[in-house]
Amino acid sequence: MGAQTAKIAILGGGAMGSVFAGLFAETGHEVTIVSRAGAHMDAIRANGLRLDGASGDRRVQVRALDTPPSEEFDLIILATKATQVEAAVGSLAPMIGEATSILAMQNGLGAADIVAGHVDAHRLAVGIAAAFGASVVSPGYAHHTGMGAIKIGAYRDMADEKTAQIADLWCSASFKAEAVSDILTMQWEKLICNASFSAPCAITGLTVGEALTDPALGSICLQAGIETWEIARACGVPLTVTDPEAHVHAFAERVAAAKPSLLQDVEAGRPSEIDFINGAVPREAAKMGLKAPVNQTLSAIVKAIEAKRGA
Ligand SMILES: NC(=O)C1=CN([C@@H]2O[C@H](COP(=O)(O)OP(=O)(O)OC[C@H]3O[C@@H](n4cnc5c(N)ncnc54)[C@H](OP(=O)(O)O)[C@@H]3O)[C@@H](O)[C@H]2O)C=CC1
Ligand SMILES: CC(C)(CO)C(=O)C(=O)O
Repeated sequence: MGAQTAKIAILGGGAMGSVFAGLFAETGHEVTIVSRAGAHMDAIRANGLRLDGASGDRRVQVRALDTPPSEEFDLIILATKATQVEAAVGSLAPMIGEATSILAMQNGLGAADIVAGHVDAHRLAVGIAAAFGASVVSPGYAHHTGMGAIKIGAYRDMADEKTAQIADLWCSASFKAEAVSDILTMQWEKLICNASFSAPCAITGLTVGEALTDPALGSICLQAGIETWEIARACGVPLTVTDPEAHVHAFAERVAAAKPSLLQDVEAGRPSEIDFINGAVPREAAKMGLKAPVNQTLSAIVKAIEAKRGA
């Protein structure tokens, strides 16, 4: 994979996929978005992709396809929701060659395990994007409020040299990317933040900042994060976070105005990632014979809201 001009496919051209496509294309990489047919893809084909926000404002020409092409890529970035990964990876085979790497960029826990059921572990990496606050504003136009760190690590068997090459590729496109040796730690440390806000905001309609400063709800947000931290420790995850409350506060300060994507999904009547975020905590706890009542309760409420709305 040459960092100069890599051939990159982005599977899932929504909020994050558009941010990735915009910056990689602006740098001169050969970018193809493969997504479901819709107005956003039509607009990109007609007028290019406009991306603005924390990284600047530009319009780039990007190849946009509704179905996977039969050609090999250096890197395939999976940018669908975790709930959509199973269907999306089923279509990957024609795009995978001997040297292809696949990077799963979903929040929460469990999406990469689904991908691993379909592709060789030596080509699979996991990526974590922090504090992007990305959204598709209108067809052909995506925005992101922040641009935090991107951590990239082997799912299991990918060589360190390969994860370093992938991180270099992201850095070439102005992302603050870094290859890490323990991606599981990073996943849990991001999950502590997402679990604190995803369900509480989805239930109430509040932004991250509003939820944390609400006198009663703020304490529930923190309890969800602290419980996630406790379960990670019980599972033997070598966390670097020693003060989960401070960790959650620091995250909330950076994305105070953001509506978590789980709230956006609930509002739009789309299936949410609740099973991969708050729902993942009691699931992991059960493996250790433990319970996670705060996250279990929050998850059950979100699922009941979704069921009522027919998501
Ligand atoms: N948005 C953000 O700020 C952040 C998001 N994340 C995480 O990144 C991941 C992606 O989130 P986000 O970009 O917001 O999600 P979006 O819903 O905006 O984008 C997902 C895209 O994938 C498309 N898609 C669905 N199924 C398929 C398929 N089978 N093949 C190809 N494309 C498909 C969707 O199409 P359709 O619209 O038709 O469903 C949609 O365009 C999530 O795990 C999220 O939690 C992480 C950090 C920040
Ligand atoms: C802001 C938020 C909560 C959006 O889902 C997020 O996960 C991120 O950008 O890191």
